[in-house]
Formats: sequence, structure tokens, C-alpha cells
Amino acid sequence: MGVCLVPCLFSDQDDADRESAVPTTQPEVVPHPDIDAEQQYVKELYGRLDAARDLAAHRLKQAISWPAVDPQALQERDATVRFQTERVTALDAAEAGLCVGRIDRREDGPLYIGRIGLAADDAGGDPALVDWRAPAARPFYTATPVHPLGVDRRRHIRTRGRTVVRLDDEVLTGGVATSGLTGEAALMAALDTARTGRMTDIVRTIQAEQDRIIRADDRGVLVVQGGPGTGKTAVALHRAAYLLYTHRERLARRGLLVVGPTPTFLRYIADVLPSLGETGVLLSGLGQLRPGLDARGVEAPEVAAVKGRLEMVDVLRAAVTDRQVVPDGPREITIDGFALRLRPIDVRRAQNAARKADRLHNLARPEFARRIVDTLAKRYAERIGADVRGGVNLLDGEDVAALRKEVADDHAVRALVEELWPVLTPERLLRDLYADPARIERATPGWDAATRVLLHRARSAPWTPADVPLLEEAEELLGFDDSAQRARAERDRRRRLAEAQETLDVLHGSRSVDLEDEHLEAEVLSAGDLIGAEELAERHQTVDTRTTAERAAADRTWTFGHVVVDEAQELSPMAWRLLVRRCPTRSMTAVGDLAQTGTLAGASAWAETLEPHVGSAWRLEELTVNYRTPAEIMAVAGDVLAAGGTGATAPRSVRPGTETPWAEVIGADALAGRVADVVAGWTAHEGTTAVVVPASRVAEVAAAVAQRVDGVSSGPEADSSRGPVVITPTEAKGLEFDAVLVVDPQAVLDEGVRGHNDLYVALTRSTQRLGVLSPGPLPAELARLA
Ligand SMILES: Nc1ncnc2c1ncn2[C@@H]1O[C@H](COP(=O)(O)OP(=O)(O)OP(=O)(O)O)[C@@H](O)[C@H]1O
Repeated sequence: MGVCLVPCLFSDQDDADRESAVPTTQPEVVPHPDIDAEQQYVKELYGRLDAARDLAAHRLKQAISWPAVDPQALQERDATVRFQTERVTALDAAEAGLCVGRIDRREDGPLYIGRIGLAADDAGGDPALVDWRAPAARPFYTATPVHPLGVDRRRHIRTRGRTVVRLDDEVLTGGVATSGLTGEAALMAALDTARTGRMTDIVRTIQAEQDRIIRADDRGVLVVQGGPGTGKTAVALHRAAYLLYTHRERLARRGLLVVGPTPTFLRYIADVLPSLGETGVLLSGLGQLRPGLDARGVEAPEVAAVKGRLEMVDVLRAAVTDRQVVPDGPREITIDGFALRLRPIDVRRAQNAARKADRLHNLARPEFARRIVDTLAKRYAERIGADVRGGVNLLDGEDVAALRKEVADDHAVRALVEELWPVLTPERLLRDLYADPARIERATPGWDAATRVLLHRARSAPWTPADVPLLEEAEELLGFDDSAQRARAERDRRRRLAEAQETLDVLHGSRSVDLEDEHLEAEVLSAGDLIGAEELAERHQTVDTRTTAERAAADRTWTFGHVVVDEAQELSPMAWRLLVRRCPTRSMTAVGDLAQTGTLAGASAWAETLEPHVGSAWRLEELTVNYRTPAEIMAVAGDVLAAGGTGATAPRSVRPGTETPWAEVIGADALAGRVADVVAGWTAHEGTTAVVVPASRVAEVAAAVAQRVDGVSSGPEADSSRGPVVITPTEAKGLEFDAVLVVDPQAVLDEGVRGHNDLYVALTRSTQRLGVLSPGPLPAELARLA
């Protein structure tokens, strides 16, 4: 399940990547009077970072070479290696942009804020650098001239490598309200940067409304509603890093899960948490939430919508009960020439007995099988032991037991039990259900034929993301009969115990003291005095050295300490049910935008979506400023949103654009070629490019663009860090690109189940440039572009 963020050591490549977050224009030379002093301070900070890294690397090396004399030592060594590896990773991650700025406090003087905390020589004073997540760092993000929080000045420090290249100061003593943005100059510089195809962190420029959400209490479900580009994803990931910092012990033990909509999206965000020094988080798409399954099949939105309904819980229950069969008439089994009868009433009685203890299907099956075998064995004994003269049965208890065993081992009896109460895996239950209209009909009382038919599909069809919650639900209903495994484990335990006892006996017998001397014997400690056989046996069990994220990924019963859901508006009720099961404490952060819901099963109101799962244990926060999309493009997108009629309003854009968005109407025949021309022209600019097309045009457009430009990718593997991508609005969700070309907007409106939402998503992916190519008249919603 999912992607474990494995520890990676800092490399030149990482440095170069983070460097590209600096504006592509040459940094202006700022003749700031303090630049030399800040350079000196930053140099000292790097000195401390180097020292901390050397120490951690040394301890790591030491730990690796510890002799692992027994499993316990091995376990301790692995824990230390893991801890020091994480420490080295976090220190490496802090290298680029180590110090982000400082606040000058009226009472206490300057305090430097950075990616990690670094102690000062004087342990009694302020640290040399405060971790951005520490409470003391908060005013750096939230102090304003109106609420200065004891801060006179905020300074953003920008570095390239280890060199300070720019200082941006904000004086907070004026008491006059300003733009409301924190560190506006630094923020604008960050937003104007060309994109790389990978999301970067925003530690330097977190805004006050974002900071409030990042540091919000972790109890209950926090829903963050915000329009496109308001930083929901950025906030969700920084919140994950904040929670790991604040509740390190609990979350390190239970793990933190981040769920995203598509593999492309997960690739896009995968670098953010490692760049914040956090590698122990499990990232997973919805289709990867079942261990061992990578569900990427595609199906009609109507099918996914039906599968996502909560009613499917009842359908699955009915489908399971349907597999517990009572035959129409008596069945005959022949054993050793004797025909034995099993009547429907016998089966019904066995079913009732099996269901009595409320056990799950697979766990109740042994009881059912036992009852069936008992009934047949009884009939067998009656036939075999019958006294022809009508006297009492001639068989004794031992004979009956032997007959019972014969019945239980009989191939035909086993086959009959399997037919009447099969062992079911979730996969088998669902495949059999989908493939058989009669089964579907029996499991869906009250459904109409048109809805039922949506569930029907070929047995060989691949699993889709909407199947994952159903498979997991089915697992809950079926249970897993692990009695054989447990019996094997118990046998192993006893064997280990016996071996351990034998070892202790040998040690006892081979002591170097005179065993005849009883007095002396009592004085000398042997191995058996120090450790019991039980303990010794336990120590010989294999040590599990996997990280929390790796263990969580492999275990479907794992429950997480916190779950972050991105693009949460797309989740179906069944998907919510699954996630809540994986997080029984309901400590969750869900970020999304109802105006971008593209699926039929997705949300149109948060209360309606969440209350069936968490009752009132949820609260709503909103983000209102769009940091991505220039105002001119946002005006166009706003028209589309309004035409959608949902009543939602577009977020306020924080910056003007440098290029005017445009539209062009072109003949259908020339469309693909014109797309290729535009994309080829755009490759002269720096940054990433996306062509967003209706699903029906992906192949045609991708082929045309690939003829003109290298590195084109499309579909689930689309990766804009390699070249232009050709993707559908669904695939574009959550992503952003410097240049976006929307092709055939009318088809986007017509093909999507929520067409206006899809077009709104497509238009709002751009950070700089937007073009629209239409093979027919431009939809009225885009009149502003005409
Ligand atoms: N405080 C900030 N400082 C710098 N950049 C920011 C800040 N907040 C957001 N951004 C940038 O704005 C862009 C949009 O952010 P993000 O993708 O998190 O938005 P979103 O709300 O998830 O959008 P969507 O709903 O379209 O998926 C990203 O490039 C992000 O890095």
C-alpha cells in the first residue's frame, strides 16, 4: 500500500532542486546594511549544522558496527540505527535554506527561525535557531502591524547555497493595517518562481491564515475548504510535519497517513515532507489503500458512484449471506457404498448453529462444517451399525469417532461443505458478485434494473479505486480464519521453548563447578538462574526491523495516529468509511474544495459527507487567498464557476499576471496541429507546461504534441518534470503548471459529470500563462477571453 518516504541523504541534486525555488531572474543586489552581519550569523549556523551532522553520522556509524550478540541487542541496534538515520536525514534536509528569517522582539531581542532547531552555546538563553514549528517561531508567521505580538521587525533571509543573497524587512511598529500578507516581498518572489513539476515547501512564507490551520488542535476532523491555489495541499503537508514535531512519540508509533487522489499527484507532492526532514509518513492513493493491491482500473463515473454509496455495506452483507446456501432438496453423499442423505433442514440447522455466536463468515464456517459432518457421521453410523434383527446399534464410541473422521476426510463431503458455506476472500466474493447478474439481483433488493446493471462486469476486469473500500469492507464481513496459522504458531512456540530448555539444561550440566558440592552449587549462578526458558525462547523470535510506515503499509488492520486527506471532496462515502476505520481516534485533516468536485460520488456539502462517519466531531476552516493563479486568469475561472450554479465563490487572487490569457477558435481538423504549435512555442519559456483535454482527445493530442516536442507524457504516468503533459481535468486535479493550454472547452463541459467544475479545475492550474483552443464556438462561460 502506498509509498513510504524512505530516508535519503542530502545530495547536490536536492540542493539544486531547492535552489530552483529562488526566482529565475537574477536576485537583485540588495545593498542592505545588515547583509554582512547576517552572513556571519548564517555562517555560524551552518557551522553548528555541520557539527550536529558529523555527530549524528558518527553515532550512526558506531551503531552500525555494534556487535549484535543476541536478538535484543539486534533490536536495540536497529532502533538506534533508525533514529540516527532519521536524524542525519533531517539535518541533511535542513541544508538548503537553513535559516528563513528572524524576528526582533521588543523585550527579548532577535530570534532566528529555521528549518530545524539548533542549540546555542549558552543553554540558558535562546537557541541559535528555532524550529519553524516551535511555539516561539509563531510570531514570525502571524505578527502584523495591528497585532505585532511583541515583535518590532520581521526579516526574511534568502540564501543561495550558504550565501545570504537578500533581506526583506517588515517593520511592525506602525500600527497601520497593510496588505494582510506576511512578508509580501518574499512571498511574491516565491510565487513568481518557475515551477519544476515537483511541489516545494513554503516554510519561508507561510501566511497567517495558513499558520492557524497548520498548528490547529489535532483532535477530531479538521476540514479545510479553500478554492484553487489557496495552499490546501501545502498547508496539509506542513500540518503533517507540524504534528509529527509536536506529537513525535505518538505519531512515530502509530504513523501518519497522507491520502491523495492519483499516483501523479502523489509523485508531485512526494518531495515536500522529506524536504521538511520528515520521512516516516505513508503516502497512498485511494487505489493503493489495500495492502498488496494497486487498483488502477478505469470505470464509468456512474459505476464508481454506485460503488461509493453507503448502501453497498448492505449489499455486501447480503452477498455474503447469499453464499451460505440451503439446497432446494435433499443431497446424497455416498461413502463406502452407503448413500447418506443431507436434508435442507439439516443444513438450515447447521447454519443457525454457526451464525449463533455472531461470528464472521469465515470464522463461523468450521462450526457449520462440524455440524454437517456430525449429521452425516450419525447417519453413517446408523446405517453401518444397524442390527439387522432390530436391536441396538452395534458400534461403540471409538467406532463412531473413526466413522466421523472418515466422513470429515471424505472428498465429496468437503466439496459439499465448500458449496454450502465456501471459504471466501474479499476478491472472490466481489468478483463472483459482479460477474453474476442473479447474485447481484439477490444482493440488491429494492434496486432498479438500471442501477443493478452498473455493478455487472467481466470477471477479468481490473480492480478500480472504487473497489478498494468494498474489498476492505468485505474483509471486515468475512473475517479470516487463522486457526490453522495460530495452531502452527503455537507448535513453533512450544518447539522453541523445548529447545531453549534443552539449551539451559546443557549449560547447567556443563558448569565448571563440582556438582557434587551442593553448598557451592547454590552459590554459583548459572544461565538458568539469569534467564528462563520462556524468555530465552522469545528472544529467538525474529526482530521486526521495518519502519512504522512500512509496517503500516503492509498491515490492513493498522490504525494511524493521524490521517491527512487531500482533494477530500472526491472521496465517496465508502472511502470515508474505510479511512475512518483506519483512524479510530478520528484525528484527521481533510482539505478540499467543493467547487472542484469532479466525481458523482464526491461531496457537495461537508456536513452531509462527514456526519454519517464522525457525527459532530468535525470543524471547518477556510482559506480565502489564491496564491497560484494570476488575477486575470482567475477572473475567467470565476465566470465558469458562476455559470456552474453552485453558488460557490472563487478565491481572491494575490497577484496580477504578466501575460494576458487568450482563446482561439480553430477548425476541428487543424486542432491537434495547432496544439502542437503552441506547446512547441512555449518550450522556449522556462517552467512546466500542461495541455488539459477532454478524455476523448488525449490520444490524438498527445500524439500530435509528441511529434514536435520531446519528453511528452500523458495519463497516470504524466510527469511535467520531464516535459509537457497531456492530461484530463481529473488527472490535473491538485497539480499546477507555469503554462496551461485548455483544449476543446465545450467537450470538457459536456463530458464531465460535473463539467463546470472540470473546466474550473483546468483553468486554475496555471501559474503564469493560459491559452484556450476551441474547435467550435467558444462556450459563453469563456466570453471574457473572446
Ligand atoms: N504561503 C505560501 N508561500 C508560498 N507559496 C505558497 C504559499 N501558499 C501556497 N503557495 C503556493 O501556491 C500554490 C498552490 O498551493 P496548493 O497546491 O497547496 O493549493 P491548493 O489549494 O491545494 O490548490 P488546488 O485546490 O488547486 O489543488 C503552490 O505552488 C504553493 O506552493
